[in-house]
Amino acid sequence: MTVTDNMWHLLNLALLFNTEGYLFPCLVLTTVLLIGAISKSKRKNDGLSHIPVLGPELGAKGRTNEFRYNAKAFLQRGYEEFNRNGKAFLIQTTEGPMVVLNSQQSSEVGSMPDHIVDNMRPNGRALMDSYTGYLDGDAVVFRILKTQLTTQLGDLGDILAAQTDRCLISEFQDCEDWAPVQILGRLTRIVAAVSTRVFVGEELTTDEEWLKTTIDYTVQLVTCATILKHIPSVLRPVVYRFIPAYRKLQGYNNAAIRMIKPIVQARREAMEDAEFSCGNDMLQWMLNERVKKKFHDKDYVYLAQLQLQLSFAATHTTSMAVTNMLYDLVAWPEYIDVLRAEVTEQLAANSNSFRGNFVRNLYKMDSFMKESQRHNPVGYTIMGRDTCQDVTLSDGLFLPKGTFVVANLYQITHDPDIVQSDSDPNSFDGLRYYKMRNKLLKIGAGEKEVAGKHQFVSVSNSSMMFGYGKHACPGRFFASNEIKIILAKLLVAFDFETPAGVTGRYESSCCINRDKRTRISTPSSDSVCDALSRRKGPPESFDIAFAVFSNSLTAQGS
Ligand code: HEM
Repeated sequence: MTVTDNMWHLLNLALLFNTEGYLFPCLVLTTVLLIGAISKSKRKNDGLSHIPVLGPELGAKGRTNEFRYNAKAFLQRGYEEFNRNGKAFLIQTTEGPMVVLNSQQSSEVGSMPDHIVDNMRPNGRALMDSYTGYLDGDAVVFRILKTQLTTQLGDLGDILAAQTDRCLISEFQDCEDWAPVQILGRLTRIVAAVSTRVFVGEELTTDEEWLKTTIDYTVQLVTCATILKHIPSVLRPVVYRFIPAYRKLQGYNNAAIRMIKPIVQARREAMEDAEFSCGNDMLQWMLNERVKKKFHDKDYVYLAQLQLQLSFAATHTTSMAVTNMLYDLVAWPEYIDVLRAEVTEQLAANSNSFRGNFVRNLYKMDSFMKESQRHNPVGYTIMGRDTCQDVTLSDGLFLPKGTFVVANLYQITHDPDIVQSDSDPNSFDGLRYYKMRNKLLKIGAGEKEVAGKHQFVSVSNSSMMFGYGKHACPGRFFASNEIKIILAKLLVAFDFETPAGVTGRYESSCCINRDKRTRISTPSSDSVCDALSRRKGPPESFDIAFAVFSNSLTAQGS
């Protein structure tokens, strides 16, 4: 928000207070706010005058608006003018200046240790953590995600598959014959329930209140943070409590604590038994850690908050990714049979089990997923970091302490010089990464060398959809397995196409928060995000038509 915007707010406030007869306090407050706004705006631009500003002819307000309402094109212009020539550029956002880096600079920053660049503050700031209470960055959770969860994914295959079956039966029971459905909401519920199985265990997978809590928590968190950003910073400590989304957040916090408490207590009692064999879910792994460190009292409060943190990171990111993959499948239906054949073949080779190497061997699906994600990332920019000290990059770019930097993700991942594949990166080639992988194998690279390259979960300076470096998404291995199992089940059990009269690919179900400081997107709240799965067909149309393909869903086993 600019100083002029602030003044306009304050003027309105003054008039409002005046009508109530509080002119003097209002004038004092106005003066304080103006001083705060002016000094804040000056301080925030310090030390960056050596970095070129994108769109100097637009004026400060014009530039902020261009970024707010036309971000993709504006970032593309910046890429062509500066990033492609090895330079960074500056964009003014509602929350201050942001330095946009090219691929080389981003990977260098992404590899720096935490005492030099901080990834928590940008997230916390974006989500207004001091008001919303958002808890970011629990090192134990990150470690468990990277170790226990990731190493057990092969064993969890059939458990996830059975949970997916149960969800598909309940979510698509109306799809006996071709039936139009709106897919995002249903996939979000499926992802929430399947993730719940792994995050908390069986108990809450069918609990409607838990599913609503974990799904809507993210929506209200982003709504609350977005509203707060439109309120002058000095007023925020007073008004945040009156924002309806804040009250809902408090309700969800309390509900999560209430629902987790009996489960934690029952597990604690069971753990007293010497015969107790540890369950395979995040809650149990967290409890084991807490016991090791002898934490007991009110553990459930902390564990409930961690569950909300997990669902924030995992639910909508994954459900929007699967939605985009289905949008791509119906837009390029030639891939439906290719992927279905691969699933059928691999299931037959794996005795119809989803365990072990089944998921790993779905190479064509993996490639399709990565291509879909490249075209529909969680944001046009990614990897927000604050510098904690003065930093000079290897190309000489000086970033003073306190600079907010991001990677120009969409442009980097669409630059032919960086992607280096045989087909144009601006086209959709579902087998792009499959072919790149095979090419490596053909020129004699070993399986081991190829394993980490061109896969959905691989991160590199040409592939930063999950971030890069130490803080690259630790849940991506789980997300990859979960998505593959959901897609495999959908392909085997259903057929899908765009409803009659709809042409072209739906607009992305990737919600880009307008000021780009939020890497997380929110479905089902048009007031928060403006780019959410807008359909190209008539308003009453549905986004995907579904039909039962074969009767292969069984809700057996767990
Ligand atoms: C398709 C789904 C997903 C996408 C696109 C996604 C994307 C991202 C991105 C872009 C980041 C920031 C990386 C960086 O700044 O370098 C991130 C961080 C994170 N993600 Fe994911 N994510 C997904 C699924 C998940 C899942 C399923 C989980 C948990 C099981 C998870 C847990 C996390 C956590 C804990 C972080 C913070 C890591 C840190 O600060 O060190 N994500 N994710």
